[in-house]
Amino acid sequence: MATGIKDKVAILGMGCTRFGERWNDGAEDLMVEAFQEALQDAGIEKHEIEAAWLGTCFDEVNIGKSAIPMAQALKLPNIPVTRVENFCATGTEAFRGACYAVASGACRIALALGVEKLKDTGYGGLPGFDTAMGTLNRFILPNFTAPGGFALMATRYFAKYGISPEEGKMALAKISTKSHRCGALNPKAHLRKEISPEQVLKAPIIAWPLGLFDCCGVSDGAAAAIVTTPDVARAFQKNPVLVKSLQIAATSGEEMLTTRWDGTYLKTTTEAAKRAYAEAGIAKPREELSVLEVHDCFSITELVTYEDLQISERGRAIRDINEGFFDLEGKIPCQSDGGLKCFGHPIGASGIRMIYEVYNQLLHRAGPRQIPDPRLGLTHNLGGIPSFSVCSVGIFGL
Ligand SMILES: CC(=O)SCCNC(=O)CCNC(=O)[C@H](O)C(C)(C)COP(=O)(O)OP(=O)(O)OC[C@H]1O[C@@H](n2cnc3c(N)ncnc32)[C@H](O)[C@@H]1OP(=O)(O)O
Repeated sequence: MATGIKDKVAILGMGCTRFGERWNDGAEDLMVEAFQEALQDAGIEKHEIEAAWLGTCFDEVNIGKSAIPMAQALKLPNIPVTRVENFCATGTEAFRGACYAVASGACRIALALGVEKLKDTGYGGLPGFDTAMGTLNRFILPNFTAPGGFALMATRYFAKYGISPEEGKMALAKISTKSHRCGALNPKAHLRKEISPEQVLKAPIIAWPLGLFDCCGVSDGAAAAIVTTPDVARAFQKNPVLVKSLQIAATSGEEMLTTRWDGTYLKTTTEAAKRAYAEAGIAKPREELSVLEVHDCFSITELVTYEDLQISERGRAIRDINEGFFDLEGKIPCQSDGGLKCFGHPIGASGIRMIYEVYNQLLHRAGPRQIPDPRLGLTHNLGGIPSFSVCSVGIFGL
């Protein structure tokens, strides 16, 4: 029976660029910026890194099919470099490669870096994915848009649980308001203004019931992590952040082929979470977790994820939202850095950006966003469309 990677890998250092419209910076500039911060944070020399993973999704526009541009940009000394891509779980996938290498004993110190220059792709929610997503969207789902797909999730959720449009839209507005409040406190976020639920409700509709403020932005960014064994890490810090679990689940496709799936949950998230909790030894996530960074590409995605992660009971997430359970001062703050809502979603970077926030929270380095005494943090990514997805869950603690 597999024993998993719990407590076999520690985070030695992390870095994250400011996310936003970085028109004047190339992908290489963003990689160097995130890497330099991580290297400085780790307190090691570059030549101590023995292997590196690069996560990036739209290779055609950004940096090509290999990890060679990263090796060149960071001037890595002929070590193995590997490029990975796994939809929105791309950053986490790169991090997983580095962690598995350390956990297996194949290397002592490894680097994971995620980057995306999304603005350069011309990518946007409304016109569909046809500028960058290739054959699937151009020929098989030509009229599909991400906001449209997730809007259906919202209408199905409202219908299933008997929620009026007013009640449902107000709950979603509160999710975005909460995230914008945190993003406004974060100098690395892209969209840094506080908003009110009323502004969310009055904003232009993107795909009903989702309006402008229910959507994540479109941004450029990069984030990096240097990982090692707990023993090596303890030579640098007394209480390093340890990886408790990393799980990824890909769809079997059954949701696309059956009428039994009602669109109000994601089996890939529930499966990845189930395995992650088992690997980390978590029995009661609602009681044991201290902070969450979930894949809030749209406000409804965040709501459904509360339930898929077994934090909120099925059909009861709105009650938790109304009680402030996920607010910065709540029982389990969610998106304390502002989330995809305020960072946008430069695909390769997002997963590691989430880990960066949990890492800083656990080390009490989150400044005005710091939550008191965090013990365990969870990150979650959802790639693809609701019926065709890959989801990752990571758990981190001291
Ligand atoms: C599984 C998945 O992860 S799927 C997710 C994939 N990602 C997406 O689909 C991205 C979704 N978001 C979008 O496509 C875009 O942000 C949209 C369509 C919602 C808005 O785009 P546009 O209308 O082109 O906005 P544009 O870039 O022109 O900005 C207009 C204003 O709105 C603001 N803005 C743009 N997007 C957002 C947003 N999501 N939230 C808040 N404000 C926004 C801009 O800052 C700008 O403000 P300003 O006038 O004060 O400068």
